[in-house]
Amino acid sequence: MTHSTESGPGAGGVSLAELEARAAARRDRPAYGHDALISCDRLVRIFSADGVEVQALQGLDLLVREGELMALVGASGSGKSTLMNILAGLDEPSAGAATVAGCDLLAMDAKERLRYRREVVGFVWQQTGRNLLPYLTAAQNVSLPMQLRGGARRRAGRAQELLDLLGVGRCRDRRPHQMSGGQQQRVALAVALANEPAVLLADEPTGELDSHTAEEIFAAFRTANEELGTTIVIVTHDQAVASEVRRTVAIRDGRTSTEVLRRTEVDATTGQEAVVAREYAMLDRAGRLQLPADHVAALDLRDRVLLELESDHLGVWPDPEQRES
Ligand SMILES: Nc1ncnc2c1ncn2[C@@H]1O[C@H](COP(=O)(O)OP(=O)(O)OP(=O)(O)O)[C@@H](O)[C@H]1O
Repeated sequence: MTHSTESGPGAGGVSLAELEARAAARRDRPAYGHDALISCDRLVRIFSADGVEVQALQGLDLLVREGELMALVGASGSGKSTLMNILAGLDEPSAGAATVAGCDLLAMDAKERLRYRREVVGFVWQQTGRNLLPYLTAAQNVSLPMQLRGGARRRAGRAQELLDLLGVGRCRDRRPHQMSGGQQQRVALAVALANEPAVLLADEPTGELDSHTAEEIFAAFRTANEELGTTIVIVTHDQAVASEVRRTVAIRDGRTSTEVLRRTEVDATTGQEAVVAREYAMLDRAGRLQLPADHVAALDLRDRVLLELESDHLGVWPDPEQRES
């Protein structure tokens, strides 16, 4: 039996020293999502109903940095609400890993889960009726989460501050039925922000509103992000909302498929600012890539495709044999 020496060649002609150096480099590489506030790592959620299994999330990866305001989009049934319910601490994934602000969503007991929902995340749902208690005024609705948390310092003052910040200070003594849908959603946002959550989740917050009101609501989310520094994830079908954020992530078949990043560029000659949007496909750590559906259709890509590695890019071609057959 032979042993490779410290500096001699090991299996495949690689020296032990080299293997050790590679292992050390892998060890020192930061872990996936180490600097993210929200980290979803190969999340899977399987629902079983009447003996039929539905894979709502199929190994979804998502990282969100602290202070981001981002949108999640996707066709109906793609898994957006499933993901939001998991991030909100209302549902648990079947497999994978998910952490939000240092909380491991798969390892929380009932008590920790309750604290998580009260203090770490805030949520705004599409149905205005789900966000506010109908028999409480706006100010009482905002104060309630602070009372439930205990230590109600600054309670009265903070409720008013939040309502003022979001442009609904005048509604403080009104009950939900005495407010418009837009005012109710802004109060709902104040309720969600009451306990200074690290993350705010919103599922179609503008879904039931006309476009002008939707714009006002989105402006209130932006204010919360800019003034309070809250990290915000909004699920939306609203193209206007999706195109106003810096980052829009698309979910397809339970996985993140594409991302649009927008940045402001200044024209060197005219000095005019313009927003430039760029679409990226997401490569998971197993090397899987979802090609955009329109790209696939345009080249009639099916089953087998031909890949060619160039020095700075990868080419994808339809299989010539399939074309001929
Ligand atoms: N509790 C459940 N039991 C069984 N199947 C479910 C359950 N919740 C969701 N699903 C299924 O999981 C898949 C993803 O659903 P999900 O509600 O997350 O999609 P979505 O992208 O939010 O859709 P929409 O935009 O219509 O709300 C769908 O096929 C749905 O039917």
